[in-house]
Amino acid sequence: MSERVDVEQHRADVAELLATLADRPVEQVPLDQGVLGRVLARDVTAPGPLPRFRNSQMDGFAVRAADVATAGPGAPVTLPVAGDVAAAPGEPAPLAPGTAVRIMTGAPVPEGADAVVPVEDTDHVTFNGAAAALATTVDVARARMSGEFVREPGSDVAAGAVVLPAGTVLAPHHVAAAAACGVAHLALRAQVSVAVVSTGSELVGPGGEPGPGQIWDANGPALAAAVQAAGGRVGERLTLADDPAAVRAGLERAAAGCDLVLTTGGVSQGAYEVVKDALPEVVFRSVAMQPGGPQGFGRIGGTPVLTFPGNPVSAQVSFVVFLRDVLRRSAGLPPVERMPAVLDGAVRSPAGKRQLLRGRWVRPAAGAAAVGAEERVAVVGGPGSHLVASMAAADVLIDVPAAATTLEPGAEVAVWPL
Ligand SMILES: Nc1nc2c(c(=O)[nH]1)N[C@H]1C(S)=C(S)[C@@H](COP(=O)(O)OP(=O)(O)OC[C@H]3O[C@@H](n4cnc5c(N)ncnc54)[C@H](O)[C@@H]3O)O[C@H]1N2
Ligand code: MOO
Repeated sequence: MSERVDVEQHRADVAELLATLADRPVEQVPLDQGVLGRVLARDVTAPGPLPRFRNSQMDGFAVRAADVATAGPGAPVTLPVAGDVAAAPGEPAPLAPGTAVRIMTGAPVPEGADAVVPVEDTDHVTFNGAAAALATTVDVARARMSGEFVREPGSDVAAGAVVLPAGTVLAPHHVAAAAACGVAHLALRAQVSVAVVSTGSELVGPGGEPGPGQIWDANGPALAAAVQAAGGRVGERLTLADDPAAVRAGLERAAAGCDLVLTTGGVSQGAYEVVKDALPEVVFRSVAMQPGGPQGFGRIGGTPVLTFPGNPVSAQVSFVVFLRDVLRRSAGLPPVERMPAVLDGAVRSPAGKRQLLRGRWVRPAAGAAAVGAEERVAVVGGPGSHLVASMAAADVLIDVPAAATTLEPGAEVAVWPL
């Protein structure tokens, strides 16, 4: 039997194989085309000031503050209403001294006006239902300082200033700022395009009807989701039957069109290990971990390929351990740090293999003193690599060292957040 390779060694080998994926070209992506979660490659600067022009913060009357300086409850100042400005295209006429202009929120403040009196502080009380009827006068019952309820140009961001710095992981509020500044495209790191290939004659795609001996493909959808969650893009999704020639052809095609090929299944000790058979140029090895022992890495043509085992838990654990951080780094995202935790129960483990058990955080009961409390984890489900539904209940992978055969409750372990 060939010797097992240490997990960290295989991690390093995979990272080296995929080192060329770290430097991503920059692409211009329209704001509304899937930018969320992606990382800005360059600063976004404001092409002009924001707000673009002086505008009203309230529905009310634009005035000269000096004209209403004496206004107060029981002592209103009456002004003639000289016009009406809506938040609509156009430029209002300047405000003559001693007059007011009806104005809506967001409408340009006329030159000469330096304050807006909210409608509630006048005898009009509200403009609701008064679209067509423009009153001839307004009684202002409250004085306003110069500048009150007037939004100055550039008071949010000045022309040329940085709105979003390079490295920003885009969320909806970042999109809002870019859009408000009139930025239509963002310079983003191009995503790594991954071909996700499931192998196995037993597999039926989502929505299909499995016949006797068949199962639904869990790995294809799961790894496609994992690639996206790590900032990559699914360039191709294939499900290939156990026919080495067809698998070879499918993988060559996938390799020609993608930055990375990821396969599942067909890599252990069976009679129909189609990935092994189809890829003589790939190194297949047994990594000292469970799940995720059988692994392969290499290139098809110039394109890197990783071959994960078929068991669905093994495939997902392989992704977390070997590929997630590599893809995140390519996307400009920080790695997901492993963290310390304390075991809530005892764990038994076979010697010589690092176990990555599925675990769940044990939160302190409501009301219990949480200050200084350790983060405790409990094992979820069994160690079997087929227990995909149990894995769905997990928050973390509990990393049990290869040398450990028993860990007692309270033992410190490292966990990989899922
Ligand atoms: N004699 C030995 N048998 C096995 C060994 C071994 O060392 N000696 N290793 C075991 C381990 S560990 C694993 S992991 C699996 C890996 O097998 P393969 O990568 O060759 O995968 P398959 O045989 O194709 O499938 C294994 C298992 O997973 C199911 N599967 C496959 N693909 C999918 C998919 N896309 N969605 C859902 N389920 C899938 C498949 O039906 C099998 O049940 O080998 C062990 N055997
Ligand atoms: O090591 Mo296999 O990947 O458990 O089930």
